[in-house]
Amino acid sequence: MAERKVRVAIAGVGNCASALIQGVTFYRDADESAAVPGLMHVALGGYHVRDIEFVAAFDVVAGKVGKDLAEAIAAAPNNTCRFAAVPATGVEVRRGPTLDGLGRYLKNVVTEAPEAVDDVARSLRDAGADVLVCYLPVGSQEAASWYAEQALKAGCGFVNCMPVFIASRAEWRRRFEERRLPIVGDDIKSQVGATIVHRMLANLFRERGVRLDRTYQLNFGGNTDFLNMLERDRLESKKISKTQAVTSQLDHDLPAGDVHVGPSDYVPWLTDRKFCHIRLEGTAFGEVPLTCELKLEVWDSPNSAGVVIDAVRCAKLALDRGIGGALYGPSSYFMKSPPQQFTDAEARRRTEAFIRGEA
Ligand SMILES: O=P(O)(O)OC[C@H]1O[C@@H](O)[C@H](O)[C@@H](O)[C@@H]1O
Repeated sequence: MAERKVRVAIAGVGNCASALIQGVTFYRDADESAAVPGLMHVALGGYHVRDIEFVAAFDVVAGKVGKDLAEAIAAAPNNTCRFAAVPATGVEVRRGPTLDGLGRYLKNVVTEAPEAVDDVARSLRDAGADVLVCYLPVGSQEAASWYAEQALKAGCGFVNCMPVFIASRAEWRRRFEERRLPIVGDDIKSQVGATIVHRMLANLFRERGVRLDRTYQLNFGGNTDFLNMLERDRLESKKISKTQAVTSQLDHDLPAGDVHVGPSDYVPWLTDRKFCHIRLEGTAFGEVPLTCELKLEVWDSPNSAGVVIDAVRCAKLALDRGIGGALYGPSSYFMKSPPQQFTDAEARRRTEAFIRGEA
């Protein structure tokens, strides 16, 4: 049988890309017959983790552009943990256009690469990329849309890990559908991260008859995501995405003033760790009050890579099957702002059905 590979291109070689690329090395020999910590699927639709290959990468930062991808993932300001020694990939990071990709705070900590901007669509085609993963910083509305256009031009699928609404917009979905190219988006939902935990608890309240009256989710961390988000103007779509991910699980409206979900501060010494505080206040039996409060501590980027490793394989399965447009099941399971929201249990059921080829 011919070798089956998932040829992945990366836009934005930050911590999230680092964790994903390290993960493919780390899980290379993972045993398909066992439950492996950190993975939801060792093999997915016939693709093992080791079948993921990185074939192209784009960034704007000096120290990353022009370097082998294996070296670029360790360059500043990346600061996630190192859990695998990635051998040279033979893929040189190319210069993407900056557009609105660098906010005020990021500009203070990076220097833009002097190289000329690459013909990205052409590089994607030449590399034979199956899927382009969009890992741009929050607030890069123009740049994310530009990369989605390049995927369409080059004829590859698109996995949108950041909160710019592409898969969740009918017009974009139609364009990917017409080109018979899959899109999974928008805004990655981590493996056991702030969003899925908050959604699960909101669901639990609803299913058990406790009315959720007020809730918050406060997040802070020390990676460039949190640094970038100090610029409140870049946050609008992120806040919408994170809030809807939670309120979509309720069967009643919460007044805007009673729900607060968002990034809250930047604490440099946390590096790529993210701390999340969630509080839910509800009305229980006898109309007595009920309160739930929790703290979650994660390494942010590995937590999201554990989901992207499945999202790219689902996109590849769709390509194999000639399916274009948004993948509704996988998008709802893997992303905070999919075209259609379900409970996470239902999203998982739909994703597994998709993988089996039933949807
Ligand atoms: O933990 P959550 O709420 O699922 O969010 C996860 C992800 O959200 C994305 O928007 C961030 O850029 C990622 O760094 C992060 O891992």
